[in-house]
Amino acid sequence: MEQTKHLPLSLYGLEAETIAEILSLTKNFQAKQIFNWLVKGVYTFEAMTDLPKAERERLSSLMSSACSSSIHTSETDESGATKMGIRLHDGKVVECVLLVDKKGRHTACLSSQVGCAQGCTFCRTGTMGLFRNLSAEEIIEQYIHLLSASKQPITHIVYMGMGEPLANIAPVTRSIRYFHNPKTFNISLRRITVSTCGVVPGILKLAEQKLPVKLAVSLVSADNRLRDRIMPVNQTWDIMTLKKALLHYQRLGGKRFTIEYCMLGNTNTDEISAKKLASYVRDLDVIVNLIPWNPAEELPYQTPTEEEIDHFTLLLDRLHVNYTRRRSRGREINGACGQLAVPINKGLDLDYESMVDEDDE
Ligand SMILES: C[S@@+](CC[C@H](N)C(=O)[O-])C[C@H]1O[C@@H](n2cnc3c(N)ncnc32)[C@H](O)[C@@H]1O
Ligand code: SF4
Repeated sequence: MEQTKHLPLSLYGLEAETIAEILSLTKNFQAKQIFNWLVKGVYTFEAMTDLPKAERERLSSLMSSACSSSIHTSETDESGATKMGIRLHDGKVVECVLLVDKKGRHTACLSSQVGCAQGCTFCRTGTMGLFRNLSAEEIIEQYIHLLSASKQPITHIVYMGMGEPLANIAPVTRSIRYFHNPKTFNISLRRITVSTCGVVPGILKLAEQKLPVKLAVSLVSADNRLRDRIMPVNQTWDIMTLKKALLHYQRLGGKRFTIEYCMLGNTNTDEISAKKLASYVRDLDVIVNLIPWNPAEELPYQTPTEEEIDHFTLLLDRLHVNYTRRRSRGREINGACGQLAVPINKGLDLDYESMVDEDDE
């Protein structure tokens, strides 16, 4: 085998010039050819048929694949939602989901960490604890694997998989810049959503980066005492500290964002909760996204009944709250929101859902 420079685990996330240098390519246009294959989802050198055979063989002997991960499991349900378990180079598995809706939007829901340190008590991923952060390459590769299964181009990206994206902000923003790059996927920043449980320094950092992606903030309760109990992040950055950061974010970027409100049966759907929510969002330019809790049998919550949801939305109507009600997709393949936890990592079950708002373009 040829003696080489230090090779990375993945070529994803790299510019053609860097690829040329890493692979000691003598012809610069070959780096461009490799780059073009990579963004088409082709990552074995043998399949890069416009490279000379001898070069393909040389490259295969250097790196078995340009991709550090592989598809471990893949399931598709009747709605066309595909959930994949992606095996990382160290054997850990993360999940990502491709969701297809009636408007033809193909949304990739990506993970940013293996597990999550935030410990929200209603979220299955939160029960896993944090195993590790994902690199930008590992985030991009989830998209590539989903693209390989998709018959259509992917139009939207949401960072709503496993983990807290703003607790792993550098790789997350690197991956966003890659997806947005006109030479790769040219995905508009308005079609990329970063969801956070309320990591305030991350929100402020994102605001500074002038990367006008959509922000989704998982509030779940506008009551400090309840939020302290169900979302430990609130003990560090309470709802008023969070609100100040959101106002700052809004002042700098001027973008409307969403407040995610996971509806927990008999917990945050009463009149007082509605009033607190209404008062919290009054001076924010925001849409509240209502998500009925997706069940995870080991967690001590229940999905609200249809009557409970209707009653809560009626209260919000009366209080003039701007909201949408999200429909869960992907439940049949355990692909709904907050139900992700990978058995291979810790003996748990998986799950997911659609994350694109009904009113999104
Ligand atoms: C899994 S989190 C990942 C992104 C980020 N960590 C966050 O909390 O926003 C994505 C969304 O799922 C919601 N969620 C978590 N567990 C849920 C469940 N069991 N049912 C419905 N939504 C859930 C969260 O409130 C959040 O809005
Ligand atoms: S809701 Fe988000 S922040 Fe909370 S535990 Fe789940 S993944 Fe982590």
